[in-house]
Amino acid sequence: MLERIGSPRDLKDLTDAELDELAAEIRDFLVDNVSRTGGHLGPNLGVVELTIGIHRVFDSPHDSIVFDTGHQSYVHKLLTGRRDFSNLRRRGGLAGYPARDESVHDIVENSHASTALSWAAGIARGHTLRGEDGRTTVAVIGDGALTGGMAWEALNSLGASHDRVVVIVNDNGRSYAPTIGGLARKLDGIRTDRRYEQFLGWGKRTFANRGRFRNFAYLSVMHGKRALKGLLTDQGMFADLGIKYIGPIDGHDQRHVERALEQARELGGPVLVHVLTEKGRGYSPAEQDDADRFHAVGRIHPETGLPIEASRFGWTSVFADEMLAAGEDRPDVVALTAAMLAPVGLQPFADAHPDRVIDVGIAEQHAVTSAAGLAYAGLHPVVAVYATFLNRAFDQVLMDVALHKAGVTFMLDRAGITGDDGPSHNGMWDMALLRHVPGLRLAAPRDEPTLRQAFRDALDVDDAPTVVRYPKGAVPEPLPALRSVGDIDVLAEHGEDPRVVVVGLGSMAATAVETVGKIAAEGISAIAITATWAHPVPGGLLEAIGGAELVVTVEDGLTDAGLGEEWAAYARLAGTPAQWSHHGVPREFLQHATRAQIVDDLGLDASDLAAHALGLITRD
Ligand SMILES: Cc1ncc(C[n+]2csc(CCOP(=O)(O)OP(=O)(O)O)c2C)c(N)n1
Ligand SMILES: CC(=O)[C@@H](O)[C@H](O)COP(=O)(O)O
Ligand SMILES: [Mg+2]
Repeated sequence: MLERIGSPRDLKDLTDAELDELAAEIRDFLVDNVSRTGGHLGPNLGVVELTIGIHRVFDSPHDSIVFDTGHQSYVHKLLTGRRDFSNLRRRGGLAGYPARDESVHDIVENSHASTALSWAAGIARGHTLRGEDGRTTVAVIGDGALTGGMAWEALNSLGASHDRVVVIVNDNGRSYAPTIGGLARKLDGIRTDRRYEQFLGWGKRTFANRGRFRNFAYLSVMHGKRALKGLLTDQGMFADLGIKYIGPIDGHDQRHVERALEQARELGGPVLVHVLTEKGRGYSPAEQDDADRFHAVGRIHPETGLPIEASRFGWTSVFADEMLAAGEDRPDVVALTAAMLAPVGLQPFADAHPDRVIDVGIAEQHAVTSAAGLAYAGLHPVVAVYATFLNRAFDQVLMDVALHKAGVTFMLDRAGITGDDGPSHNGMWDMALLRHVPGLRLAAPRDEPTLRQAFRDALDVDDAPTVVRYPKGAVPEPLPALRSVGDIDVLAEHGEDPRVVVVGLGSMAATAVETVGKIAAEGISAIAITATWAHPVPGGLLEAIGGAELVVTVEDGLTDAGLGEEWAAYARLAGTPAQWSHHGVPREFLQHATRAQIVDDLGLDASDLAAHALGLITRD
């Protein structure tokens, strides 16, 4: 059946039986393919009927369809003609999120949650202002993403508009773990209050074989059901905002879904359709997974769902262990997460100290400012987020934490090039952004011992924000310092009075050591240095550089606005004569590929860096 679907139009004439067959085939396809490549298996298994329904009721790309976060768009890709998932999230293959260069049906490439309703509000207003009144804008947003503040900014605005927007809340009750907070409770109440559905069922059964009288009675009950729904299921929340509400709908009942979407389309807008789905639906290993229903998996055995590759998250585990220890020693330490308790490594701490972990939902801005409040109240908050997601909370770091000299520790996981998770997931902006925050100290540890120590040091800073950033994946072998000059660690040295100094920050420290080895092999004296606390400029830098001719910096962050630039400016002001050559990530959006491929493309490996340095040094 799937092979018959070359475009969404091919869906329109399928029979009920063919639709059920198609849904089953799509689920088999997802398990078979994503188990081989890794990806967001659980979220996509939960939106099969919903996505089919969207593409049967609406007419993409005439109608604009937007996916919030976009991790649940694999089915959309399948139904819009893309079948080759063999290289999903890998170079040359499909992106893990919508991608405009893949399809005219793809609109939002940003994988940062809670933006879809704002996109939809803008697109719909655009259609209205251009007189394109027949075009509907559809936004699919998960219950987790709906906990993000931007979503409510958009709902507030939509409530005052008359634009043709259909908001579909894909409510599976989970982000990774069950969604938290008052909104989740409200949705849960609607989701689980079966009185309305039972009454509806009674109505249908009672008037099923309708005679004339019964027909009249049935229609009066059904037309009155909106009032009943308001009475029985307390769904006024959205209607009070000026947004019509349809639901709750069984998101796995194809006909029910399509009837609701047709009703929404006819209503014009804005209207919200509340769809109840199950993350991981139809794949028992995911359905039985209490952790996160296979939200984001590596390669797995399709039969069992068991991972094929070892755990991918070494740095995270080191932080998890250190945080657990801190929880014992420091009763003032509390943790905040933005709906990613396990992925950032806070689960062990949460198990030991459940009252000292605050999950704010997908609400990083709220997390940061409430951390400033916690610090004011005498605690030491640890905000654990992926580096890229802190971008949206820059103002809160600046004006709530730093302005008030609040002792808040930020643990930035997935810092630097992450690679396969797409352009908006690379954590490449934090050092360039955060170095402008007055009073902020930033550490880029190079290995397990320096990560542990940096975290402990950070907990002792109670009058300023501290940031500890570390990459995705396995932790490298420990890189002990041969000696230290102030706060600078010398990791390798070849020859006296080095002509070349290579600075490797954080995850690039090992690269610096390898680079100076290659330079020395060409008869040029060289040393490799780093500093765990890399911002502000560490003491001892000028002494470490000495009279070198060339300083090469390499960092897992922006090249032209990163810490290498900051160190160079400091040295130049001090009058050191060295030439500086900076290497990092260019100020552009990196398309999905493996981290290794991107590092190689950017010339951030030791061979390229050594060749670059040797090209700048005059040979005797
Ligand atoms: C700003 C931001 N914070 C965190 C994340 C990480 N993240 C990706 S998906 C997800 C859970 C989304 O839950 P929901 O919106 O309910 O979608 P579902 O996976 O349940 O379909 C999270 C927290 C993100 N993408 N963006
Ligand atoms: C969509 C999203 O933002 C997360 O699911 C993210 O893709 C997880 O990344 P990791 O796999 O690195 O934990
Ligand atoms: Mg969800």
